[in-house]
Amino acid sequence: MAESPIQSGLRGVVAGTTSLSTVGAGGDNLRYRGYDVEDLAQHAVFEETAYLLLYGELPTRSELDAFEKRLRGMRALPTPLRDVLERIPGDAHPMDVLRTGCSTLGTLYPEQSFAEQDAAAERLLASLPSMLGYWYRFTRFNERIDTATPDATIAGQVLRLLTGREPSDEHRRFMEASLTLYAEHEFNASTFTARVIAGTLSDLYSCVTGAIGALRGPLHGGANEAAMALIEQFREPAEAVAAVRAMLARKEKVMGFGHAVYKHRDPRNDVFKQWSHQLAANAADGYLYPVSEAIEQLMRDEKRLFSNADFYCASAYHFAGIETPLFTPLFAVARVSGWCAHIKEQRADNKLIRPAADYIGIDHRSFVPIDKR
Ligand SMILES: CC(=O)SCCNC(=O)CCNC(=O)[C@H](O)C(C)(C)COP(=O)(O)OP(=O)(O)OC[C@H]1O[C@@H](n2cnc3c(N)ncnc32)[C@H](O)[C@@H]1OP(=O)(O)O
Ligand SMILES: O=C([O-])CC(=O)C(=O)O
Repeated sequence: MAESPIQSGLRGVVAGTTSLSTVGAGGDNLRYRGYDVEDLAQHAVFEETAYLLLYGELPTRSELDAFEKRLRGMRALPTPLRDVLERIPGDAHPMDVLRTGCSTLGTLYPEQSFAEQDAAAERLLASLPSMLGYWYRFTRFNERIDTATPDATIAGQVLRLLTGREPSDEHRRFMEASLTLYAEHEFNASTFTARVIAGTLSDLYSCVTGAIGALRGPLHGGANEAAMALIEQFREPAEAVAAVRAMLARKEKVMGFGHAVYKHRDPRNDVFKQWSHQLAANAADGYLYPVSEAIEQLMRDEKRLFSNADFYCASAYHFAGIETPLFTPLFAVARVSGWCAHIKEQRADNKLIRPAADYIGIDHRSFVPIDKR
């Protein structure tokens, strides 16, 4: 039989150009507009990365101050959006809350023309943490909180909203790093979704609403929550090894391992792993760190698979006091910067994205009237 020319899942197919990031060039690195992600995660606040992605260059001090001020000015949510959030059931998944909140925001501040795209992108960047925090505190604690917190950056704001505490410097630095690491990743599934929607010349809120839906799945952003659900079942490394070995024997996937592009290592994971190790030291269930290491080692030995960004991010978020269902929403809080930058890039040189399919169904049939079937 002739070999099919189709690349399953479009793996390795070059579907367009981008100036935003390089994933896996040279084997295993990640750069945003030429900057190594490790440098950004160590030295910059998330807003610097978001600015770099949206506007092309790292901001000067005054540009960053003005950008942060604009974002802080949009932290308070409009009343109709708060009303919608209050009506979402408390057992909804927070990704569904963000999806609904994003869509609702698009009805309140519709993007009337592409000239408004930067304003819409900044509104979304500022609003996602507030929506998540408002709904979370309303449904869990019956509180109607003021989302316009005094924190200088989104990292501090979102930590305060999700933990209900003044964030420590260590947790704040970790959150800056995690948002930076999650900000952008070329043509991943959610970004590609955003670009497909952008390609129809739809509005920015529709693009981001679709992207949130794509990120939610456990083969993409949802893997960080799935990884935590696995890790937290064990107290001892040996227990974890036995259970994961049994999963592999049943041919189950272990979330947080493998990658569609990286072949040897996900550079973000090294940074997340260091943070997980550091934060475990002060956590009541710090034993989950050696449990994670044991799973990582087993996956390397048995499957030659490495942990991706979602694996050690899971335990690091957990040690920072974040509840598991908030992990993928935090990914969205970060990735909205990359999505919006890609939407702008797609619009700047747009062509409707419409690939072809190889039809494999029945060739031709004669119509049979309903009473003769
Ligand atoms: C930030 C992010 O979104 S990173 C990705 C997060 N997603 C996950 O962690 C989900 C788990 N991982 C996976 O499903 C995959 O590794 C993907 C989707 C990320 C990458 O896909 P690909 O590299 O194309 O691998 P694909 O899914 O085709 O699997 C290839 C083989 O490796 C196996 N494999 C891949 N990942 C895993 C895994 N995590 N656990 C067990 N086996 C795996 C597959 O079962 C398959 O085996 P087979 O050839 O015997 O059938
Ligand atoms: O690139 C991918 O396929 C998935 C990923 O790691 C990301 O979106 O961060």
